[in-house]
Amino acid sequence: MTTSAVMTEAPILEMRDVDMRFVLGGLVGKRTTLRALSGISLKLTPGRALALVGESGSGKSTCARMLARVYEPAAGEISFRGTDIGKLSGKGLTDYRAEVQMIFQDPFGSLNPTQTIGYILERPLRIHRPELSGKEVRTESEALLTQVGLVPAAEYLKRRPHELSGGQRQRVAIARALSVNPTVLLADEPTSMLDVSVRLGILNLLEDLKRDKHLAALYITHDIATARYFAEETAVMYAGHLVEQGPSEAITDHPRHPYTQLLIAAVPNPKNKITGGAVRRAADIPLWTAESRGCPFAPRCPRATDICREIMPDPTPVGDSHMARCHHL
Ligand SMILES: Nc1ncnc2c1ncn2[C@@H]1O[C@H](COP(=O)(O)OP(=O)(O)OP(=O)(O)O)[C@@H](O)[C@H]1O
Repeated sequence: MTTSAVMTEAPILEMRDVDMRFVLGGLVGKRTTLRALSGISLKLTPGRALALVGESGSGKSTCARMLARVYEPAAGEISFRGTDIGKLSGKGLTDYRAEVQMIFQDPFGSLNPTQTIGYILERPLRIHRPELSGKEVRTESEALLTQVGLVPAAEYLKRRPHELSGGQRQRVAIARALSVNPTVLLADEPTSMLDVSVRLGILNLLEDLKRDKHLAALYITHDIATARYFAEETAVMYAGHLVEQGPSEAITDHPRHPYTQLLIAAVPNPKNKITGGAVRRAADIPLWTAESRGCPFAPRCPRATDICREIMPDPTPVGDSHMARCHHL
């Protein structure tokens, strides 16, 4: 596919200017409204992946949950094939929940330990594809396991999650997500709880599925290096704000926002003796409340001046389909 063809393909799932708030405290403590997301706009396009990168607490999982319609936006709109998902109900909502599938970081927590892999895969098939006979359900379950690299599939159908390795369990979770023929995958740190040695295998599998099934994928990660490997586009989040977004190569080769530069500097590099020291604990991320103003990164930013503490800059184009929000680009 040519670049221009990729650029013109319509997004299937889109967030426009979405805000999300959580009320914290109450009873004895003071109530505070946390602005978990501020004006987030994201587009997911068939056959392409968008990586959402940032430290713990930056709002990545909240974005995924909003796309899965777990939470309603406080402002803005989320649309699927042009329809506001907030307006879906009945069959429309059931279909949406099948089309947009989530994969979680803990493959053990997301699989019922008392059920066999066969049962885990058969259940969604029976619910969402009632036309299949018992034999067809079994054939389909085996095909799903083969697709995710668990062969011989018939062997795996009999096993339970605790009899599998972490990587194999994540493959089962991916097979279950595929069983209902989704068009969108929301993968929330799908490799972070796995051994380093099997992470690449899972990313390769997701890459194959994205390409072969023309899936639109959201890939949530702390690790900006793997973002480039799997996702065509990267969006960087800090305290509920998007601070930089663009082609993954441009973001990693020429990061423009000081926060993105910090994340890149923290990527372990075998050539350097000191690695991964630049990013401090997530506790450094400010709680963004109704009273907060300016750029949330200002307290940590080496370039910050007075204006940064007062005004959050609008997105500024810094390259082809590449934007950053900083007063000092
Ligand atoms: N249900 C909730 N109630 C109150 N606050 C919440 C809730 N869910 C998330 N938050 C807060 O919203 C902010 C964003 O959280 P979120 O889990 O989206 O971040 P994240 O970037 O996904 O972090 P992690 O990588 O640790 O999962 C955090 O300050 C978190 O404490």
